[in-house]
Amino acid sequence: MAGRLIYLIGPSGSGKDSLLDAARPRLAERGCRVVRRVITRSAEAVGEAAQGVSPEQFAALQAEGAFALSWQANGLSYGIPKEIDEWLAAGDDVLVNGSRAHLAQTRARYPTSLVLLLTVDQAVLRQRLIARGREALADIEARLARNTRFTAELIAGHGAGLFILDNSGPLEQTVERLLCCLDHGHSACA
Ligand SMILES: Nc1ncnc2c1ncn2[C@@H]1O[C@H](COP(=O)(O)OP(=O)(O)O)[C@@H](O)[C@H]1O
Ligand SMILES: O=P(O)(O)OC[C@H]1O[C@H](OP(=O)(O)OP(=O)(O)O)[C@H](O)[C@@H]1O
Repeated sequence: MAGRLIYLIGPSGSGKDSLLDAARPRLAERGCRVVRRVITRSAEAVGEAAQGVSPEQFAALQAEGAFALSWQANGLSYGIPKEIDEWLAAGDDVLVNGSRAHLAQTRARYPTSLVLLLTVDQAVLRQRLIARGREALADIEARLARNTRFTAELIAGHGAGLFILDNSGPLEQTVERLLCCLDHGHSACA
């Protein structure tokens, strides 16, 4: 049986990378693979979660069909390696750190995907982005503005089949809810 594509989305700073890092061993125990993304971000700013490439390298990979999904956001290009199709065909679940703006295209290609929206209270989000210290303040403001536009639209437009995971509290609690959702379905894990 084919595996499930699990598409984790949420605002910049909502905790997608932290959640995936914290849940990684327990996801592996369940046979769920976490995709390593290809990103045009400098190698120092990516780690286990991503491979950094130059814009030219990204364009070459895209031209040779290396990506199952790809998008641009926040001045960066992101690619999801096409190996995920082999993993899914082999029956493995595959978890992707995705883009809200690319949700419709992802659903078109993977109609049975499970979509998880990570949310955080906006004031908490601002504090976390500032504390993370990865972007300049102007970039943080741009990300917060992008978030305000998106979240309401998303919930209105994709309510059914969009599972909300709130990460305003402790990360461990969100990890437990994520695993509960995968094991038992969202309604069992409020
Ligand atoms: N539940 C949480 N409680 C406190 N801080 C958190 C929590 N989740 C994430 N963070 C912190 O918030 C910042 C943004 O998280 P990150 O995982 O980089 O988000 P994203 O990948 O969605 O942009 C990081 O500094 C991270 O340590
Ligand atoms: O359409 P959006 O939902 O806004 O998403 C745009 C991109 O931003 C996030 O990536 P990235 O890891 O670069 O940013 P983050 O670490 O700040 O979340 C997310 O994973 C997408 O790749």
